[in-house]
Amino acid sequence: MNGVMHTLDVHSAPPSSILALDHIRGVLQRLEDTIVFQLIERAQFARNPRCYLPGAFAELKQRENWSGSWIQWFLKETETTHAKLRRFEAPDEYPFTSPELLPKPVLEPVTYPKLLWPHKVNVNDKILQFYIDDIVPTITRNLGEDGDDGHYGSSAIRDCEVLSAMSRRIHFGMFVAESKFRSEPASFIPHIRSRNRDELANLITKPAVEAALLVRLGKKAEVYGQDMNRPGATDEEREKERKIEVEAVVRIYKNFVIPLTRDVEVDYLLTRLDGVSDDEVKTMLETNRYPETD
Ligand SMILES: C=C(O[C@@H]1C=C(C(=O)O)C=C[C@H]1O)C(=O)O
Repeated sequence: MNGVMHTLDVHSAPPSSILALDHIRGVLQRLEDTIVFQLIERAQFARNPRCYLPGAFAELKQRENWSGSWIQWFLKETETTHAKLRRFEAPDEYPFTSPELLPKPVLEPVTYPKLLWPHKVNVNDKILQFYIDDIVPTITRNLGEDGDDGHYGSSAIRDCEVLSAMSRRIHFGMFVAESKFRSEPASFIPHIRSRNRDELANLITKPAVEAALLVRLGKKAEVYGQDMNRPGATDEEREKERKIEVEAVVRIYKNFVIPLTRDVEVDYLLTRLDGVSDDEVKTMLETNRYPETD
């Protein structure tokens, strides 16, 4: 069964098919499933506010010389291992940890096709802050300011899963932007040159796609979030055992995931002509075609 991959099939498909907008949107749709399921997994634990406060665990300072928060330490530890496996060489993977704290891969570099233009876009700081300030309080039960369930490892593992999936989804906006740029470069070039964020945002925004996404996402949250393990339960009983609120999931996408994805698209487009020769730009302007290389 060849369901839509939720990773980039960069090793066996040419850039032109990888960057086909339908293919990219298919990956985004599959990431909806991952994100909803990972949010449900995190929601089974208490808020555990200490995990997000820098310095809240004295042991981290004493034994790890780490003065940041538990979650940032756990992200560093996790991403350290993943960096050794070349995870962050992939064009669709961006670390939360500062690159200077991450080791080099232990394996030889992977040769990826030239899909994205060189860029420095990374919005994980915004993702982490919103996750701590808004998402965790929304999806977890509050056991009071100091109340927690003590499951610091289990909840941190789920935090990492949600954050990684959300980061992949939002940074995938760069593949969307590259695809849109290649399909009509002449539309984008004047606004990239004039640094016009609003006009670039107007070009990349597709309200119908967003509206359909939110309806689809609500249905997924409705089904995935209900308690299916109560045969014979009434709808009312199932609702009492709901694992995650549908409107919470929809709101997270509507108010954060989609807007930040759009911002990432614009951030990426603003650097898209860096290093492109005047002749190449002139040709793209005249032909409105991107010089496909594969
Ligand atoms: C991702 C795209 O670009 C924009 C962002 C979207 C999103 O974050 O879901 C959806 C449509 C567009 O407004 C796209 O066109 O598919």
